[in-house]
Amino acid sequence: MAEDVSCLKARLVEQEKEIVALKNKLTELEKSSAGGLQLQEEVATLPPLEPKAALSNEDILRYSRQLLLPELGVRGQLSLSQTSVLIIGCGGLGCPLAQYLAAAGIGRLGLLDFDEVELSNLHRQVLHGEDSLSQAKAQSAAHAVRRLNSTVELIPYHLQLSPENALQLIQHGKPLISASALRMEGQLTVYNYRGGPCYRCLYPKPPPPETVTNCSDGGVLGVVPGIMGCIQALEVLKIASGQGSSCGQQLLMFDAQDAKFRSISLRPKQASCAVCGENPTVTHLVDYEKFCGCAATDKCRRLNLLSKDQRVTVQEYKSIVDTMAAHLLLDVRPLVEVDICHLPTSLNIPLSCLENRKIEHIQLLKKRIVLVKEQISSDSHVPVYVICKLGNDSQKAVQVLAKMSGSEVDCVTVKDISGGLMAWAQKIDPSFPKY
Ligand SMILES: Nc1ncnc2c1ncn2[C@@H]1O[C@H](COP(=O)(O)OP(=O)(O)OP(=O)(O)O)[C@@H](O)[C@H]1O
Ligand SMILES: [Zn+2]
Repeated sequence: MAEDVSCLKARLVEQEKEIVALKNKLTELEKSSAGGLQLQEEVATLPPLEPKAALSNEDILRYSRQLLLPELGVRGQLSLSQTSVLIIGCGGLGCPLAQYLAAAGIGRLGLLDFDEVELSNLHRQVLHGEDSLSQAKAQSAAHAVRRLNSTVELIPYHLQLSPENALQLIQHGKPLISASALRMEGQLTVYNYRGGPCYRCLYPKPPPPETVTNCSDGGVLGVVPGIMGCIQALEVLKIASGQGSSCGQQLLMFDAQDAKFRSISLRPKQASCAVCGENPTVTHLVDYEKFCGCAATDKCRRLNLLSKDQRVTVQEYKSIVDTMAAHLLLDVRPLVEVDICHLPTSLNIPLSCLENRKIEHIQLLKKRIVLVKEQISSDSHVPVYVICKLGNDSQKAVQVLAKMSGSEVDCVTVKDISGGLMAWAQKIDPSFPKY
């Protein structure tokens, strides 16, 4: 009897060891290939989705709460399983969108993103977690979505959507359920849908590149893209299940501050549209970056507005600080950003105040220049170095100050610090916060 007990105990210990080893192996496998989800580095040719004649018992149970909706029903559910959706960007919008489409039983989901998960993404890109930092976003998203619904076919693409691959990925004539979110506002429209306008009908010309803001410049409350991504999912599901969308010629606007939605009618499809009009002139994809004058992604958007002699590197500025050469450091970021971090000696005047020639700010600038001049007790000009987060706004500020020079403000030498505070944090002071 005693022997039996000790024998069983020994066997149990052995088997427990084996279980631990198997678990470790599984985790490793899941980590290396997201457990069989092959990350695509180029466009894959995919077979059409297999038609599904009926729902399985498991399908019926899984989707029962939505099957009960007369607007969806079995027919709608089968249509969802026949639909393939490409999600461009697994970010703040793409994460909730992918999550709800997979949960609802879309047949195939392409998840496309060229980027990797960063810590500053997690507050809004809710499919990714701390354990997926530095992983390809497409893979991390696919991994999370598969845990939710393993019956959805997932194709993660570690790619940037570009004129070279767009037509391979998306054939002509597909509806585009487009949304955006910035700060406390969101917008949504469905383009190219049931005779409605295409993107080019509404925006024949791109805006000037320097007027375009993104989340890393403007900030965003994570829940705002969350809400817009969910509405995108709603419109996709309505279109895919045959109910149809009413956003085809509508712009839905969400004001998170006032908790209000508004919808305005957009102009219809234009006969003169260069893409879908009567005499289209755009018959193949153009060089989008050239057309817009800026990159197709919002990563590392760098303006180049100044000549070389109007700019210094962070290393050059560091040696100015080290030699204690008299100068004025002007930080042109908005106050919220200065509150996050700033260099100790800087004077803060936001770019918008310089552009609008705000009198109290111009006075302040003048006063500080005089103060530095008094300290060096010389009549020579005080050089002004302008800094911002990434070195884009600071260039605009240099241009504004150059126009004021002499007449309004005594600043003859005004230079931009290339790459701004983020270059300072990266190359000069690693203890300076990045944001
Ligand atoms: N042309 C593109 N091809 C593929 N993915 C893209 C393209 N443009 C943008 N994306 C991806 O779309 C997502 C947009 O999401 P979101 O704006 O929330 O994040 P972000 O650009 O990483 O934000 P931040 O600007 O704060 O770093 C990002 O993951 C980005 O990598
Ligand atoms: Zn058009």
